[in-house]
Amino acid sequence: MSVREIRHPLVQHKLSLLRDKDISTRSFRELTGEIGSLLTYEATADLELEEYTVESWIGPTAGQRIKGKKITVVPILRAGLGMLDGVLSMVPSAKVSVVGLYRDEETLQPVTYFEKMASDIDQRMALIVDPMLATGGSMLACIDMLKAAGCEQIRALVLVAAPEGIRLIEEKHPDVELYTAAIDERLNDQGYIVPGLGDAGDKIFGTR
Ligand SMILES: O=P(O)(O)OC[C@H]1O[C@H](OP(=O)(O)OP(=O)(O)O)[C@H](O)[C@@H]1O
Ligand SMILES: O=c1cc[nH]c(=O)[nH]1
Ligand SMILES: [Mg+2]
Repeated sequence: MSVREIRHPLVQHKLSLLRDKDISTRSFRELTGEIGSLLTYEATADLELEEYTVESWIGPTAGQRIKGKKITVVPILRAGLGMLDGVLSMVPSAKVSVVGLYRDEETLQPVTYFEKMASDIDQRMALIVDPMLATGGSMLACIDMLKAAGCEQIRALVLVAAPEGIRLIEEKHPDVELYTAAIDERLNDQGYIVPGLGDAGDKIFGTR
């Protein structure tokens, strides 16, 4: 599996701000969206272009546009919604396929509660967005759902990934490409990433 840790200074600066224990809901939300934009910039760097002619103010001129496969952004509810606007700011025409999953606090197993995919998902590249890849159970369930719906090209964008989660996705879906702002040390006994961000969903929505 291709794993890219984006070491860009803007990403690392914003991620460090996110780790501050005293961060406000507002700042956490804003930074989550901004890093979502920057990860999207990286994850779309190899999209194929085609030439076409633009009727410009001075007459026909050579232009380029993205060719072929289009994108569907796949936020994993809830926390993935925190990245959605930032991702869409880079790919404003993308369709959105929504997957609802939560992690059972006792078993750490993912529980699915919603699924609504773009109707032409078999012709689109999926960009899954979720701030946290911890055990990997939620990401694995989402990838399984996308593949069952016919999606063939999948990239996952996360803010923080744990080695445990990367290993799981690598083992089950080696074709999936992962873009992350950080690969952290490990999971703690409750399945939280260390150092991580704490509970990303609660921080984005201001719940606890
Ligand atoms: O890799 P995993 O061990 O599956 O954990 C990661 C999942 O946990 C968090 O969601 P959570 O279950 O807290 O739901 P929420 O977004 O509604 O808060 C996070 O946003 C991921 O979806
Ligand atoms: O560290 C973690 C793990 C799962 N979900 C979170 O929000 N944070
Ligand atoms: Mg949560």
